[in-house]
Amino acid sequence: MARRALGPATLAVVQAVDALASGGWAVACSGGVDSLALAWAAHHVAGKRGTPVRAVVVDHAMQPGSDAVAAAAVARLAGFGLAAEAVRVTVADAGAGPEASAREARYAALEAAVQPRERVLLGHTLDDQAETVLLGLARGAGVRSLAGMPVSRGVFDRPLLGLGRETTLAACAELGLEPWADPMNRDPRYARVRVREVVLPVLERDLGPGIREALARTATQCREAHDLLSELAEETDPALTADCLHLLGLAPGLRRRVLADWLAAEGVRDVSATHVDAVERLVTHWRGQKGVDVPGGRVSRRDGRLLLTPASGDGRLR
Ligand SMILES: Nc1ncnc2c1ncn2[C@@H]1O[C@H](COP(=O)(O)OP(=O)(O)OP(=O)(O)O)[C@@H](O)[C@H]1O
Repeated sequence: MARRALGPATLAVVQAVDALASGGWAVACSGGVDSLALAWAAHHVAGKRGTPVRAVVVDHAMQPGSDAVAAAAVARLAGFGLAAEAVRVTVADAGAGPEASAREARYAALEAAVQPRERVLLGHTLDDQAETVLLGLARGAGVRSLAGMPVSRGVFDRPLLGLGRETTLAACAELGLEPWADPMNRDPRYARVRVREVVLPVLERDLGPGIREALARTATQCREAHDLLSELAEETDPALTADCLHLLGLAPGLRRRVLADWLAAEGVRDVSATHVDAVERLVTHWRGQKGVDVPGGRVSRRDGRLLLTPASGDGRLR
């Protein structure tokens, strides 16, 4: 019996997945439109290739009934033959807010669930990338955040970064799949939701279509610039990364990257661009100032070198 031809949107998702190298895949699936379309396509492509594929649904256990949502996603995946398991995580709010904490717990659970030679596929789309770039732009956090999400990092791949959300939506419709609508995706308390529902439509209307693609291209270009800076920073002699005279001789962009890397290497977590700018002034505008507070400690300048003093008193950063 002849197989029914794939619809155009389904075909686009399948082609995006088919561009991935062969190997085992664990599709990270929320049951939402993007990862559901991705899961179907991964199941389809892996079936043709004869390679293993499964899905993992993370239950963040943050709302009552989250286990039922995860179970429904597992059932939806099983509905087209994809084996899936639900993994329940405990989200500890470390002060970065519930959204960031949930993301951190999710990535940790997915990394823990991955098997040798398996890749984890994530359903981020061009729209997610455009939103990430705009949010990074608004934060003023430099090329690192403008670089958006990488196509590939560690065990994770994002094969749908080149496709718009309308394609995953249309693919689900073509396939008769009913995605779960995450209420958080419509909650205007989240900046990402306001960017998606207010800012991007205004930009598209006033600057013309193609803004999402342009933002995604910006991400690619900034990633290249970010990678180049990283390479240059790594070439800096470790003995000189806190040497003010040496730092003064570097181009400003490279100097800030070397300083950010130095702070991270000293154990300072969550280094923001504002912290780096403040520390940089100890190098470029030295007037004997007292020092600069950073998370967990204080950076001061002594005998032409930067020095990090932990705030805890036990010699370690908290
Ligand atoms: N609860 C979850 N379990 C497993 N994977 C998840 C979960 N939540 C998100 N992911 C993965 O992270 C990707 C991005 O999720 P996010 O919620 O940021 O975006 P989204 O556009 O709403 O995605 P989706 O439509 O797939 O839910 C998803 O496509 C999926 O691969």
